[in-house]
Amino acid sequence: MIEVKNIRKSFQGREVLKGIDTTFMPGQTNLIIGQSGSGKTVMLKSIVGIHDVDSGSILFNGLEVSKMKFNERQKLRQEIGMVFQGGALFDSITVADNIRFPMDMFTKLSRKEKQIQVDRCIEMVELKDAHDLFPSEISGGMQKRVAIARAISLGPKYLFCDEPNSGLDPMTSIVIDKLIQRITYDLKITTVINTHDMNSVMEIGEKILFLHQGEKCWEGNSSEILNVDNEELNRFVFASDILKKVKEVESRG
Ligand SMILES: Nc1ncnc2c1ncn2[C@@H]1O[C@H](COP(=O)(O)OP(=O)(O)OP(=O)(O)O)[C@@H](O)[C@H]1O
Repeated sequence: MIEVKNIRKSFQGREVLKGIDTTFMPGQTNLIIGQSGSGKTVMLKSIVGIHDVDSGSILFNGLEVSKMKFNERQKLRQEIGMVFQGGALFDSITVADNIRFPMDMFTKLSRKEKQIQVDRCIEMVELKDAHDLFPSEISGGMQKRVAIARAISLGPKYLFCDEPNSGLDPMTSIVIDKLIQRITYDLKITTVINTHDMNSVMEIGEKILFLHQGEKCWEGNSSEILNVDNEELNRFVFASDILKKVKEVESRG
């Protein structure tokens, strides 16, 4: 579980996170949504410790990050898996080497043990016959699978994904969303995903936090989101005509 309590963050005197409170539970897909510039990435980076917040607190399984000792922070860092926007794979090494990389960096596992874990991760993301290929030799969807496999290679308790569907077609996006959801269930991890993709919201939005101009404007889930009396949320959700039609059909019964 991750608890976020009243976090604030400014850059050059401009506040971009304005006192956000929320809780992300394990074993479910938690989404942070909002328009471009609403503060999603800053929030994600603040939670994982890439940005220091100005005030407020962040707790991982009840332990406040700012009060952790050096070794506790190091341990937490290894419990966090990240899927970056665009994948951020190393182009000059193979798929298997990309997935092994965090183990080479952070563990003393033997070559054989690493190999077993690489195979396990490749199986979890259903990437067959790609071990020895280079990122440039596989599709965008497969590259995302590699990025996910690498993010779970250390057996994380927490998984953060920043726009995991960027650059993918709608069908592949849904496959990747479902894959992240299945991994979340199977590994019982706390997963937080930044997105502005309404398909993802409707498919896997078990907990949704809607940010607007750095503030928490609404939170709920995908079965509630089409019927909320909130002007900013509605503007975001119904930017796509298709969801307006879904709502019309629903309200006709
Ligand atoms: N390092 C930084 N220095 C200064 N301002 C920043 C920095 N990082 C983010 N910001 C500002 O904070 C605000 C929120 O940015 P953020 O990247 O969190 O938005 P976002 O909701 O993730 O947008 P997008 O969907 O386009 O990725 C923006 O106005 C951005 O310019």
